[in-house]
Amino acid sequence: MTATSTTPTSPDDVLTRHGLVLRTLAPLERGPDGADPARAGHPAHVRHTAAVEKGFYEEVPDGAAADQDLGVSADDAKILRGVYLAQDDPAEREPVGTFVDWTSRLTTSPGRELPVWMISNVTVSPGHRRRGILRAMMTASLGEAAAAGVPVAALTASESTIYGRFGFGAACTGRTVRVDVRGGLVLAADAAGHREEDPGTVLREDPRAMPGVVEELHGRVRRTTPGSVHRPSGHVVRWEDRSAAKNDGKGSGLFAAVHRDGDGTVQGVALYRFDGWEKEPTTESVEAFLAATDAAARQLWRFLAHLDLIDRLHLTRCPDDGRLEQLLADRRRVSTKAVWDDLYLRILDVPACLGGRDYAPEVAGAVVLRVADAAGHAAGTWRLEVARGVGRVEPLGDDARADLELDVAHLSGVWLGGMRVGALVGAGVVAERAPGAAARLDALLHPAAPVHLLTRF
Ligand SMILES: CC(=O)SCCNC(=O)CCNC(=O)[C@H](O)C(C)(C)COP(=O)(O)OP(=O)(O)OC[C@H]1O[C@@H](n2cnc3c(N)ncnc32)[C@H](O)[C@@H]1OP(=O)(O)O
Repeated sequence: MTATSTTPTSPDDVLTRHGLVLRTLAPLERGPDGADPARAGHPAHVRHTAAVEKGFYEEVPDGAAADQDLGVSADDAKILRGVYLAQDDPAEREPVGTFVDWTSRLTTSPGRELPVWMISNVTVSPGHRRRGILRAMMTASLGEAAAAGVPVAALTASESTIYGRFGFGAACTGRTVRVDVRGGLVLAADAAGHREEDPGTVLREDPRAMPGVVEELHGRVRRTTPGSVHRPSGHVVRWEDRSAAKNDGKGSGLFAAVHRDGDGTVQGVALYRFDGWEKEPTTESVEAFLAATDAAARQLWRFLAHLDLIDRLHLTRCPDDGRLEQLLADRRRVSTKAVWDDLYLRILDVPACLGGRDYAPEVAGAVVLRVADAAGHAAGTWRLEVARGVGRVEPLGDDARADLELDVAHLSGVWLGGMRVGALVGAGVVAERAPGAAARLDALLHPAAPVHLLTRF
């Protein structure tokens, strides 16, 4: 049986009242040869994964796909938590609640990062909903994160209305776009007659034949993209088209357009897949688009825009910053099909977060924030002072006059600069006590690069 530890619960704990207990499964490790942990040796983890998949109405992985799933968990050092009926053995029965967290790294400004507590795979089985199981799991997880000194937690949400009550705020949006490429697509730079100084090359390659290449490029792009996190291991499997759940791990028809600059360095990769001849208009779905330089991005677009027989590109994760429209001579070729609240952040340590990002060297000023936090982690009155690109935070007494009063969810949302304080004041959810304070804070928090989450998790 797999070793587990039980999180102590207070007598009036909601779980106890329902005959439930929160358990943390033992961490997974790869074998000495790097092999995936075998599912036969980890029945509790396998049952936990099955409960997660069922919670999202997905197929439960079996065979090599289940082993690969355990390997991905081991690589990320994921902590699997489950709420079980008190009498149940996790090796024998699925949990009624699942929750996974692990520590990663979040880019706060180009070239700067902080540890981040990642949260994913949150499910509660239909017969046990709305009795506080999510709240119990979240409270335990965030308490551990704070105790471990991790200053911020992150998640991507299935629904917008769930996580604000736990202090999470939407920090950026993402969007799905369609690009009409019929007859080819002209870039604005080409229409204006600008020539690329170093066009490099773009070649179609097999993602399975380039291990580590996309991961390395993602690492470079991620470090310059505020709001992005260190690659979750599941993405590496997909980027290299190695998913054991598809076609027995032999590849699923993913193509890579790889841009190399004049020195032969990979500066851009687009991963794309054909949607099939039965689909009209004929479409390529671009599953990942990574460019370390503007020139690489332009070259990849030139490549994608001239794929023979293709009328449409579908991008599932496109930055919501308007740059794609600027790139094209005809901006109406882009149509946005959906915009969603993407990365959710939850500040646990206000001084570490506000001091852990860069500020534009030309802005300076101070703002006093009164932060409400039902869980207590970020509550208080804080003075943020920004000078010469550095932010310093000082705690003040409760009687100090605040310029802005806001919940930690709203501070978490605007922290990296992907959302505007002014909009929250306009919405009536943040109180501006000193005229102009929201505009001042917005100016201080303005990001050096658009806030974007490259990889959902
Ligand atoms: C990070 C991620 O993994 S996102 C994925 C989330 N999971 C899913 O969407 C899968 C399907 N849904 C579920 O499994 C469950 O309904 C969950 C996990 C969303 C909620 O679990 P529950 O145990 O029912 O939540 P719990 O009873 O602890 O509710 C806590 C609070 O959240 C609220 N809440 C719970 N679910 C929702 C919801 N879907 N929408 C809005 N509010 C919600 C409750 O009303 C409660 O509010 P309150 O404490 O302020 O009164």
